[in-house]
Amino acid sequence: MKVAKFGGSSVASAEQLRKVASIIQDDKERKAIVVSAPGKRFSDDIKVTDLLIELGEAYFNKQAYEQQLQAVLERFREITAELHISNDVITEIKASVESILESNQTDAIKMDALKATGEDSLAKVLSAYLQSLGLKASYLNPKEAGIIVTDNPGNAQILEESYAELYKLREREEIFVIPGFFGYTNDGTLNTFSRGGSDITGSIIAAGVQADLYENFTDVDSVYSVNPTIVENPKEITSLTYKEMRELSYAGFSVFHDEALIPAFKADIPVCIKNTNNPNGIGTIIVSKKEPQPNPVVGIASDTGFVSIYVSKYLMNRELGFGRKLLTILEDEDISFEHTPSGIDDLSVIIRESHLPKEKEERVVARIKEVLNPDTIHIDRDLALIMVVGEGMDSTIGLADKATNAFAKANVNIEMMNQGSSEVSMMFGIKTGEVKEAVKSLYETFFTE
Ligand SMILES: Nc1ncnc2c1ncn2[C@@H]1O[C@H](COP(=O)(O)OP(=O)(O)O)[C@@H](O)[C@H]1O
Ligand SMILES: N[C@@H](CC(=O)OP(=O)(O)O)C(=O)O
Repeated sequence: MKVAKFGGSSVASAEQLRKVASIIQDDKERKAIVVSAPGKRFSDDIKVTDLLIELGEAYFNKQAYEQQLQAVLERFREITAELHISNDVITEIKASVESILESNQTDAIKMDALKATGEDSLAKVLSAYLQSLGLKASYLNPKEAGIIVTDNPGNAQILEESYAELYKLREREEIFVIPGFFGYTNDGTLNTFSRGGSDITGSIIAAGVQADLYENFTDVDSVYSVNPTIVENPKEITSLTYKEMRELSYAGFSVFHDEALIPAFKADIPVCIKNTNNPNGIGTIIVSKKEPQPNPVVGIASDTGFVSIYVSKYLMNRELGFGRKLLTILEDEDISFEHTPSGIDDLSVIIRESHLPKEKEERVVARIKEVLNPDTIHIDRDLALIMVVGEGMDSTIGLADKATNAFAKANVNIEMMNQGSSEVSMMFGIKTGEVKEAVKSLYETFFTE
């Protein structure tokens, strides 16, 4: 059995849904179908999920939300009309939105239920369309499928106990269409995964049913060695290991959610990234092992929105518990950290900017000063991370030299460098405004010279 997940761009319009149906019809092994909510049809379009979030925010701020609701309904109205299927879903969305807003749940739970309406409705629409084409297909709610998650609105995690229930889906004869992006807690409350989380649902289902393949259909022919919005026509990657893809998606390859690799990896299910608009292309395959390559670098990823807390103190290396105390302050403040590059007398903690908003900064700095009495402490905002990734990099001589030369060629100052903890990547911190130039120069160095 294959699991096929279709992303927002693949289900954005009736025209795209026709391609989806034809891909499903092309291979009878494609029985477990996971869908996102309708995404962007053109670059300035608004994703249905974003409309639903705007709707929720307007409601919570006691503002009118009619405009956002109508925009969501219009997207579905257009799709059902063009596919010549029933438009019952319009009435269902209206009723569901009203009942979510009037429920006596917390705002966070209401917001998750609103967000999930996009995926849920699209799954119903696609299954109705497949039926109209004469296929045996049905909608399957994640609760009925057995997706049980932790109680973390907007950031749920799958619970291991789900997998035994999901395995039973193998017995189903007909195609089932599951909405991606959300599951249910043990007490039956809907919680969504983080943004882009339909990829996670696909991976969970693939692991649960022990699929032969998890196909992730999107709007590009493959995973490219660098973000195609930064470098034109970059080199395609035909195969990647889970570890490489995990690092690349963590560092900005938004084509596949970084958390989505774990379930497939644990169950050893190969993942294939393919294009809905070119389904016969070979795509990119993600597996556990691959042959060593002469150029071990497979990709260069970049992401912005990081902050660094830099602390220095003479003889820090001798001060027992220094690192622990610093990280305890962050834990107390509910701040998770990404990396901690360090020297003899200094330590930086890299954090996502969203976890250390300006209003928390003063308090955190004051606490660090009080508890650790450092010689210096400063916060650098506007930090971007660049990862150069590839299995075998750790045993190849001269790669760091090549990389630093590429930064120098682009006239970009390296604020921070981290190599060693991960066997498959080198990480660099630079100023956000310099990302594009740096990535272009690294790409030229590693892929065109
Ligand atoms: N290295 C990369 N390779 C391919 N696509 C990438 C890469 N980095 C970023 N992307 C972007 O990811 C997009 C696909 O991801 P996403 O928008 O989440 O798709 P979907 O709508 O299928 O969920 C591509 O259109 C591309 O702009
Ligand atoms: N619709 C959700 C989940 C998702 O995975 O979407 P997409 O496939 O468009 O990345 C979001 O926008 O976050």
